[in-house]
Amino acid sequence: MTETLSRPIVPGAGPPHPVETSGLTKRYGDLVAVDSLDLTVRTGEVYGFLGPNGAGKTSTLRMLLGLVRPSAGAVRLFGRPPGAPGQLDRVGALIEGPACYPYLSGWDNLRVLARLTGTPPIRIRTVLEMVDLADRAGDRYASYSLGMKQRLGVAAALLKDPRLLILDEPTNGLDPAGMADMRALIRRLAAAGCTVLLSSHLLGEVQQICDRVGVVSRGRLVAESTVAELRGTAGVRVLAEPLDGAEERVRALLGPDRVRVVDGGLDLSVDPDRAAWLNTELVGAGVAVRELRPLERDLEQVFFELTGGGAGHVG
Ligand SMILES: Nc1ncnc2c1ncn2[C@@H]1O[C@H](COP(=O)(O)OP(=O)(O)OP(=O)(O)O)[C@@H](O)[C@H]1O
Repeated sequence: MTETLSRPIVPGAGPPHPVETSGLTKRYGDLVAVDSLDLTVRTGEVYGFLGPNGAGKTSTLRMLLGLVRPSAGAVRLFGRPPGAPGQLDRVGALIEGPACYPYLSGWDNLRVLARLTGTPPIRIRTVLEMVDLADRAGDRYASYSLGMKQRLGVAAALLKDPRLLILDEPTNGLDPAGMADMRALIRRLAAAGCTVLLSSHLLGEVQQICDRVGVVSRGRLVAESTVAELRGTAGVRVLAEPLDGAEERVRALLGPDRVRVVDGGLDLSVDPDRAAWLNTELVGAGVAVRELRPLERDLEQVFFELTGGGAGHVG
């Protein structure tokens, strides 16, 4: 979970992280869009930056890339500020959709970009294959589906063979098939060793592909952990026979408020560490225990609690 105080970015303390921010803040007039953000993205992970619309995600990513100046705080990418020499080669990004020429083919769009960035043209085929667009590379950009346009945007971001890829809402507006393609692409890139930071307001999205998530609400980081940690454990699920005998025993042990009958089993509000004790007690009461396992919290509920029920789709 987050620390309450901003910690300084200490140079030389181990290999630098792909992304590290300290006290990162952005104000637009009176509005604090990003509020003292301490964020760390580690090498090789897919990090999901999750929050409702307007939470400050795009503003944060733009500061990471040096596209807007922070009002306060610091950003380090691989230990160096965003504009430092060589940074453009290490970091690829897709922010707010790709900017392409509609009348040119996907291939030619990348050729223009490769020329501008001094990338050897041979790299174009590689990145088109990576995003699964090689077959349609000769077609006009205007004829592409939204998913294909997004994937071409990722291809453009990959031209320089970056070690860090920053994607702003990469699945926004895509249909389920387009989303699945994008998820598969991100997984492939991560497997190939690229660190990925992506923003999303879709909870279902990040939990499927991200190693860790940072949850942002009204500009503040309200949680940073793995999806499993975020979900945590909320109790114990028991399947036993006879169920009424089990229910009677656990009500006597825990109190009636901590026992609920759900779908032919019992959901108990009790620390999962007490499972062995519960098992012994139930068996001692002549109950056959078929299953006893930790009960996970509903992730949507966690997200709503963390973001104060903030607006935004959680898919
Ligand atoms: N250039 C700007 N001038 C004034 N206010 C801005 C500017 N850019 C963003 N904001 C405001 O800052 C807040 C955070 O916006 P931001 O776009 O960073 O959030 P977000 O989490 O990316 O949301 P979304 O998913 O809707 O883009 C919002 O209230 C937005 O209206």
